Amino acid sequence: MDERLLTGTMKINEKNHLEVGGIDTIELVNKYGTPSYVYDIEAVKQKARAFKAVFSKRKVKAQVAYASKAFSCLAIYQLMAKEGLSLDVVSGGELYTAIKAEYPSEKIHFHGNNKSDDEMFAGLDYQVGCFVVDNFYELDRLNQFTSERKQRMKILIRVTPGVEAHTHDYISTGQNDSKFGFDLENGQAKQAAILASQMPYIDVIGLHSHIGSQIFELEGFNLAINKMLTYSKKWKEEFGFDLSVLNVGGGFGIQYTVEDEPLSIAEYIDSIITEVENVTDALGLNMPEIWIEPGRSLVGDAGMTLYETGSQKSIPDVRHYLAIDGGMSDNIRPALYHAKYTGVLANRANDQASDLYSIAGKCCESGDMLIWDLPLPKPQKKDILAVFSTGAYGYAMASNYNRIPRPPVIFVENGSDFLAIQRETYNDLMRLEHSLLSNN
Ligand SMILES: Cc1ncc(COP(=O)(O)O)c(C=O)c1O
Ligand SMILES: N[C@H](CCC[C@H](N)C(=O)O)C(=O)O
Repeated sequence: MDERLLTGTMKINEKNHLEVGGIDTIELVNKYGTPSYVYDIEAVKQKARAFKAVFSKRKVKAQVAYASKAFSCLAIYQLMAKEGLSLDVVSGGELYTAIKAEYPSEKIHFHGNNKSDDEMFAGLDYQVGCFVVDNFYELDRLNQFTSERKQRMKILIRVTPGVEAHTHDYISTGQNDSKFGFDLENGQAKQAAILASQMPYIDVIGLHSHIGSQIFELEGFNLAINKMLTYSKKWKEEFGFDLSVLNVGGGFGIQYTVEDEPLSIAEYIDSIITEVENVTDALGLNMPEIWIEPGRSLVGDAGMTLYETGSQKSIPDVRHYLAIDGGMSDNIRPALYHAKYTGVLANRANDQASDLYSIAGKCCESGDMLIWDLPLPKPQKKDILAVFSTGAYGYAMASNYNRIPRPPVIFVENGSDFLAIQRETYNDLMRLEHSLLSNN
């Protein structure tokens, strides 16, 4: 197999099996079954530390917040808390999970473009570190609720900086025509900043932008930084706006296939720091704290999915289909974004490929194809296919389409495995249902 796909602690062992976290993936399959998500915890920790290390080396005050929409559960929150990261939550559910995980409340940043009253109350009750305010409706209610409670709350104003990241349309958020945030160019962001500065219990600490996801270029971040700092300078002169925090969001790209060539964590962050330093210098502004929100780049390539292979269909002169025991229910990304993945037979990792196989999911949907034209050795009965880089937006976006229970999530590290989330059962699927038959 292509060695470039062996990231983190992955290796091929003497049995020709794929190993991760010091454990043979075939042993994991024997213990937990398939499909299963497996996370290389050492790799996650190294990434968390790599982000923090750049800021400390450059002596820049910072917060690295895990964008937990990428993969949210108690254990990953507890791991991130232990690594000293902050946490970005976007819903009552993510906040509730964070509370149950005993995440330090002041490190939680509460996002969301349509927070309900109850969600806002939960954020206020738990005294989260800040609200990232997205729109006037939220700002107005936050003013009302904080005033009624006489409770102070810090906010960042989320702006759309008018920057289009070179990524899939559905994962591009910083352009002007976006459902997120206040527009900088048409004056709405300024209006929000003025209004918020007059609210008695609201402390505006800075600006936030997130330009998109799976970004490989630095240009978009630089443009967003420039815009936000330039407007901050104008607002400072016009109405005394004080920018202590500049949050540039997440979006740092990762390797899904060998065609992806992301920058290193250090390259992304070094460039962001340099741009903020240069522009603040040029504008005569104080250096703000820099906050970032990586999701995918913390957990994406640290995760893989193990499937068992099943039926095959060969159409002469067209293609071979090889089906696995999961699909779009555990990984919607190929169907939703045409996302590309790659994989290897974990039980015969270094066997020579003999042909191309297109990996079909088991859902009742023609679009349920995980990988097109994957070079593989001739599949045998019940081979194990490992699909790489499924750690972000895999479990998080999983569904029960076709009543397929969600797979378990297993953390592996230093030869030990830990069941972070157990496999759903058919009964779990019916837990919230009521039967029409009285004796049922
Ligand atoms: C506001 C915000 N911050 C951070 C992220 C994380 O993005 P990524 O996982 O690409 O780092 C997202 C997108 O998911 C987002 O919308
Ligand atoms: N919230 C992110 C996109 C998440 C994309 C994610 N769902 C994926 O699977 O790539 C954004 O607005 O940039």
